[in-house]
Parts: sequence; C-alpha cells; structure tokens
Amino acid sequence: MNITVINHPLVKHKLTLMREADCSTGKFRTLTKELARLMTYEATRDFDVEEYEIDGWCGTITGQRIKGKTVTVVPILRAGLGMLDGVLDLIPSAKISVVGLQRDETTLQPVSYFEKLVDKMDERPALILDPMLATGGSMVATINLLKSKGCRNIKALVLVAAPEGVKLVNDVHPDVTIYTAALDSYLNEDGYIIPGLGDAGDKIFGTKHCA
Ligand SMILES: O=P(O)(O)OC[C@H]1O[C@H](OP(=O)(O)OP(=O)(O)O)[C@H](O)[C@@H]1O
Ligand SMILES: O=c1cc[nH]c(=O)[nH]1
Ligand SMILES: [Mg+2]
Repeated sequence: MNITVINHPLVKHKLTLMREADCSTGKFRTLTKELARLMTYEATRDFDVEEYEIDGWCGTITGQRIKGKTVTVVPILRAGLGMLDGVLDLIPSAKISVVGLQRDETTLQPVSYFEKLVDKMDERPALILDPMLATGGSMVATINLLKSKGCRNIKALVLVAAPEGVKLVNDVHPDVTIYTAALDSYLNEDGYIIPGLGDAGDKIFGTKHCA
C-alpha cells in the first residue's frame, strides 16, 4: 500500500483532541492547521534540493534550495481549506490550486462545482489537502483532474483515512503517496469514517456539529 501513517507523538495527541465529541469549532480549526503543518514536514522529506552559491557573512558559501518549479497546494473545498494555512506556514511561496467537490449524500459520489488551477501543472509537484479520505471518490476525482493537466508528482495529505478510500486511491493511482495522521477502521452505512472525526467540513466552517 502506498500510504505513510505519521506516527509522531504530537500528531497522535492532536488528532485525539479533534476526536472529542465536544471539540469546539475554534479548537478543531486550530488543530487541523497544526496537524497540516506537521504533516507537511514529513510529506516534503524527499523533495529534491540543489546547491547554489550565496554571499555569507564570511564570504561565498554553498547553500541548498528546493529544486524545480514551486509546489502547488491543492485544497479540496471546503474542508481542505482548513489545512491550507498550516502548509503555507512551511511553504509560503506555494501556488494554490483550488478544487471544489461536494459529496452527494445519497450516492456518495463527488460532484464538481469549482476548479481553478495554477499554470504549469506539468512542472510542479502537487500536495492535495483534504482532512477526510472516506470512499476515496473525491481524492480520485482530484488526482484525475491534476493528471489531466500533466501533473506527475502528486501526494495526498489527509488527517484520517478509511481502508476503503486508501484501497481505491492505491488501485487507481498507485503512484500517489497518501500521508495520513491515522488509518481508521471502516466506513459506516452513511459513508462516514469510524471512528473518524465526524463531518470535518461542517466542524471547520461551523455549519453543524454532528456526524
Ligand atoms: O472520500 P469521499 O467519500 O469522497 O469523502 C471525502 C470527502 O467528503 C468530505 O467533503 P464534503 O463532500 O462533505 O464537502 P465539504 O468539505 O464541503 O463538507 C471530505 O472533506 C472529502 O472531500
Ligand atoms: O467521515 C467523513 C466522511 C466524509 N466526510 C467527512 O467530513 N467525514
Ligand atoms: Mg462535509
């Protein structure tokens, strides 16, 4: 399976706080951002670097910088927006490509309602952001879109993944690594991850406080 579960004590601690039934909107939002920041550190570990010369205080020295075209971060609306600032804390120059998808509550299929990608997608690594990987339909639709624009280096950052979603993404796009804070147990009959977080979009935006 092409998945990295980030088993860091801070990640486990913060994700558990998010699972508390009475976690407030403000706290949920803060924790989402903090986890995204920690996950970015791990997900960018294999980025290529190149050497270049800089003027240091004692003369010319050889430094290193990330090689190639600037990464594009791809939040999936709405919930993925909650992770965006955490990623930008570590990669302030990232270009932002926005994908709007709403899961149909009956069919659980993703319905597209917005799309605005940056230029030169074929030259940039992409980090897709979405707190929840449930059936995997929204993630596969997003990867399909990015690949249709020529994107070849794609990673997916999610807070919680269901085995069903991981299998779908791995089957359809085995080249895409999923980074997650937790691999949970299963999907319930309504397509919610168990134990999961409930409806992450509703919790981040304050539209509802139940699963
Ligand atoms: O893996 P899937 O089965 O596709 O489900 C996961 C998707 O569902 C949620 O979004 P939702 O459709 O609720 O939209 P929202 O972010 O606006 O709440 C979540 O944020 C993912 O995008
Ligand atoms: O558990 C789930 C599944 C899909 N979307 C969510 O926000 N939560
Ligand atoms: Mg939602």
